Amino acid sequence: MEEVPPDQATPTTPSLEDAALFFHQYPRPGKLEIQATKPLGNQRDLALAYSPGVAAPCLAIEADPLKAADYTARSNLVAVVSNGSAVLGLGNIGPLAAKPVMEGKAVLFKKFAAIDVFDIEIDAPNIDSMVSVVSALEPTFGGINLEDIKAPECFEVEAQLRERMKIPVFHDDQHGTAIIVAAAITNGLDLAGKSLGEAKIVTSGAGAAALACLNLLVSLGAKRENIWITDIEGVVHEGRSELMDRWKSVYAQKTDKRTLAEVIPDADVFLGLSAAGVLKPAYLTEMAENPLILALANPTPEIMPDFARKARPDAMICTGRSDFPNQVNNVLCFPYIFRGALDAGATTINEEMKAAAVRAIAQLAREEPSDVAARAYSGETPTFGPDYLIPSPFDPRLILRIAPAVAEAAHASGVAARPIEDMAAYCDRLNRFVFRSGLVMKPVFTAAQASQNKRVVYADGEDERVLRAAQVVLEDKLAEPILIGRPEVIEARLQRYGLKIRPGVDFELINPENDPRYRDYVDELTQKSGRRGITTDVAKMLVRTNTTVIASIALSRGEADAMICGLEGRYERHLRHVRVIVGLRDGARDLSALSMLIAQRGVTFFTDTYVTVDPCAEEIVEMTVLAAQEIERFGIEPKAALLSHSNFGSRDSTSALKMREATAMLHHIAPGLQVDGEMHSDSALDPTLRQRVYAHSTLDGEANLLVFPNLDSANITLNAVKTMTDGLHVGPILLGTAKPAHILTPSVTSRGVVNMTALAVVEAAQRQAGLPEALRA
Ligand SMILES: NC(=O)C1=CN([C@@H]2O[C@H](COP(=O)(O)OP(=O)(O)OC[C@H]3O[C@@H](n4cnc5c(N)ncnc54)[C@H](OP(=O)(O)O)[C@@H]3O)[C@@H](O)[C@H]2O)C=CC1
Ligand SMILES: CC(=O)C(=O)O
Ligand SMILES: [Mg+2]
Repeated sequence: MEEVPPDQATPTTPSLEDAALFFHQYPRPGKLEIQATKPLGNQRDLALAYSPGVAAPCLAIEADPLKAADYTARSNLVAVVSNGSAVLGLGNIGPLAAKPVMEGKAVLFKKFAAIDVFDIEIDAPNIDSMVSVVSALEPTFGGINLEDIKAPECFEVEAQLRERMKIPVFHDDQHGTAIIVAAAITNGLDLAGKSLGEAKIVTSGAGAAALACLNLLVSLGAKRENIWITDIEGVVHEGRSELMDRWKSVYAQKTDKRTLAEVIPDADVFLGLSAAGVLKPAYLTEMAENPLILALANPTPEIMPDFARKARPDAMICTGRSDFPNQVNNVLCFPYIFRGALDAGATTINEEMKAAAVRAIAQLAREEPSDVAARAYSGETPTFGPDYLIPSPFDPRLILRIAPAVAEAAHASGVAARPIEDMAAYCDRLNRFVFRSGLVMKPVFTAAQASQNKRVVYADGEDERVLRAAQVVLEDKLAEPILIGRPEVIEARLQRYGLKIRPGVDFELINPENDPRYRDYVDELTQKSGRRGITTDVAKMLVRTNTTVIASIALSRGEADAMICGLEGRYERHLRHVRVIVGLRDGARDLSALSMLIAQRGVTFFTDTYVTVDPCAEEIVEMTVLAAQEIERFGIEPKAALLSHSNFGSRDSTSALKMREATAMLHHIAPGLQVDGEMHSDSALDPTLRQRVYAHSTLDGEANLLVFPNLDSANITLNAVKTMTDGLHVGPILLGTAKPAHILTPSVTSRGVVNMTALAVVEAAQRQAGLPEALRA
């Protein structure tokens, strides 16, 4: 059962730890659940899904085990297995405490590659018990991802399981890490003009991850004599007997040097896969020119990037974390290598498949940004260089490059039980998944961070949700917040919620009761609202009391780049002020609202969900064009369906004719836009059904922009679908304003405020950079 958070104010201190505990606990404990993929709506469904019908697939599989891929979820099901003996850099914290990490890996598999996972934490402290438990799981799974098992036991466990099992067994900390490290080192050395064969590589750590990385690097050309490894006992050298094993001994050097400090001089690469803070800034000064520093211990690296940068400005620095550039983390690999392996029915993940993954990742970082990525990143797409040696984990192209390369390598090396016959169709399927994955906000956040301190004014500066959002906005460097509110109220609430941001230091404040710009604001308002019944007295009162008015004036005067309001009160009232003060975009007939809904099924946009009660055909055209342009900001190609109770001419009511007329106008004025109508909403979302009803539709695939004939249908559908699917609403995004101004709704959460801030910032940056406005309707 879901538990309701104690109140929306929790947690009371904003440390990352508290936020993480809150995140894991609410709205229900943990990070995943199991969903049925077949309806069990009636007696017949039950008879098919369970007894007696279920006997049919059982017998078919008994006769031909390969049929398990057709009749069960096995071929897309991976076990993430750990005994908790080396959990991140936290050490041997045991299987139960490891569960949050394994649940985390499970959701990454699902989110990034649509792979289902059971996380399996086992109380199996030795090699034999691990091998016997895991090997017994073969009937359930299409693959085994071993996780956070300490060295040297992990080597033996993996070797024995690979021997015994006919499905891929992959120790992520070894091979996932090795693949991504090899890609980063390939690119880093290339940028530094060095070769792998000559590079001196020094590690901190001689465990699962470090040794696997070195083995892969050697297979790619690194020389064993150039490799120096250190661990908790110091340098691994010939004759050492403490904490040695046969895997480590391979790299033992004949030397009298005993510490990391002694072996690091002249190193081209430092590879840290050990523990926090092991690499001291002083050690870096003696490294070779343009050194490559991979400080990959999690959650705290061997050296924090700012210290490393200070000690060696010429260094290329990577960590395992998402809050710094160059995130070298196995998350860039494991979802996609399994995707390719499962899709090809691979019986193992072999060296050829790993090498294919290394090449695909290294190559992707060097690729020209795609049109889609460039649009999504607001023209700020990162390009190959010291701060971009490898792609970001959110790069949608990772799955498109790695999975097919791995599947092809599986086929070429003879381990694919179900080789992919039509690679183009396979890539197409992966492509569709990418755009349904719900990761749509990520490029918007990246673009906002690259947008150079845009100022966002919040009308509801005293609201707890805005205060919490402001803290995140500042921490994530999304924007410079300006809060409207009384200083003493804001100070008191910041303290009460344990937020550490301070007015005047971290953000600007506009005090409605006492601001030096008061007179200017009153003048501005009377000017803007001339002949609309706002007298000077009313203007004075509004500038003292109505924070949406103040935010609109600040935006209109250029003191902010975007505004957010509407957390309290009626939408219509806020809209009136925004319409008058901020005004319409050049050539726009009116405003409209676009809502994005992120649900399990994917991302869908709805318009007009909040503004015009009964738009005419021209207004429908305008809102469709503006919405399509907004959707492109997410790197998504808009596909618009104009909805009606009429399906391609089946009725001739006034509203059906309106949508038909609007469709015809859109075909004329926006020939490049994928749009069709008028149609039922199921025809819009189900291309097969549409094809059956009307074979000549100009819309390909599933519509992602639903344009409604009136406000009732749009708003009612949005709220019903949101509630029925547990969807996340981003918006409403106000379209057609002269400057970015968004009116949220009282139900918005603080996360919603952050989302809308990022969107507003990107919109402001694109407008200021003169990127094309929407087509004029
Ligand atoms: N960024 C990424 O993608 C990944 C990062 N990692 C990180 O790498 C680290 C190691 O993981 P893994 O290889 O799986 O674990 P293991 O337990 O197998 O290996 C840990 C290694 O680090 C050494 N070590 C521990 N503390 C120190 C220290 N203070 N100084 C020097 N060496 C030390 C250990 O030495 P000894 O054996 O002598 O105790 C051992 O060689 C973890 O922090 C983990 O989070 C791991 C996988 C992927
Ligand atoms: C990333 C990972 O797998 C680890 O740190 O253990
Ligand atoms: Mg791990």
